[in-house]
Amino acid sequence: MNAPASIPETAAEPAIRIRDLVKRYAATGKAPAKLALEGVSFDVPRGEIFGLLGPNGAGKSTLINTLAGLVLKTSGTVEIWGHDIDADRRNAKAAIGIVPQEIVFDPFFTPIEVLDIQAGLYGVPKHLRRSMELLRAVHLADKAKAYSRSLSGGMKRRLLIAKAMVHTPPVLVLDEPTAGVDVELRRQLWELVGELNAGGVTVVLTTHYLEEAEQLCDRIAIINHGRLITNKPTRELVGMAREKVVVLTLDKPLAQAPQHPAFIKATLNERQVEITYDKDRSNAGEVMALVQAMGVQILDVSTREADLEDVFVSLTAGA
Ligand SMILES: Nc1ncnc2c1ncn2[C@@H]1O[C@H](COP(=O)(O)OP(=O)(O)OP(=O)(O)O)[C@@H](O)[C@H]1O
Repeated sequence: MNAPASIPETAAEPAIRIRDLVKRYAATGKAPAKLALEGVSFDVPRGEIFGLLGPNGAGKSTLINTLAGLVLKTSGTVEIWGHDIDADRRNAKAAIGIVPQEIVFDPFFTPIEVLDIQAGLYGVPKHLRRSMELLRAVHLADKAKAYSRSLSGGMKRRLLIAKAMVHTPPVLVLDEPTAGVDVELRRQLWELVGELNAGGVTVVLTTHYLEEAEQLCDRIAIINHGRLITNKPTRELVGMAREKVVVLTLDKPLAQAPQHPAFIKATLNERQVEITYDKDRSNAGEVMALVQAMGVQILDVSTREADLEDVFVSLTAGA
């Protein structure tokens, strides 16, 4: 499946640009008002697979639904493929395909009909429709004329992806594509996402699973309580997740920095020593014992980057 020919191969402009995005849901009945997005800014680079991670209620769906035009933002700006969603809604909408979390089809239509109808809704002229090509791309060509209700859960999810692509958008957004999906099917969906991306489509997906984001995504942003906590290339983020920093205050300065194969960095500053270590290979107890063995007393201990780790813990706990 190829992106439209008009898309330049290397464009500095991001696929999606979000600035100071705020969403406040108004109070309804007994539910109080809720600030779901508190000023989020980031770019999704063109051509990448971008993962948006966050625990339940973090604001992921609010963000995706804002892109989809289903949620009206309170303030901030959003551009999709260079088109502002307020000033240039038509082009912004044409540039994005959204795969929703829930599976919704009329069970009496066949996959080919589902795609033809969707193409009609998007005003794709008949001679430009690619329904069969799309079914082949999602490995459903042999089910073109089966009733949608007879498809397995995995097939239905693949059909949803094809449905989101009928107007050949350069950006595809998947809202938790693998929630509640078994391991084998998850793998199939990952492969399909990889194939679409290799064909030139920029992919944004939300997930609770750190592992999924690690496997698939070039870049990961983490959102929690409506705020962006981090946004980094996957390799960098995974590296950071392995690092832990411990700061020890001692009764007297050390003559030399402590050494251990698991230490990434150790810096001395008068009576303080700051040690960055690989938490898969060491732990705070071992670090402290090693320092004490150098003939000093530890008066105080603190650790850094616990916030990021907390987020990781809460994410991986859900997985
Ligand atoms: N229509 C609404 N009215 C009021 N509050 C809402 C509405 N939709 C979402 N919220 C609240 O906004 C916050 C963010 O919700 P959102 O659905 O965006 O989170 P999420 O990260 O997508 O979570 P999940 O992974 O469970 O889908 C939550 O506290 C939620 O209760």
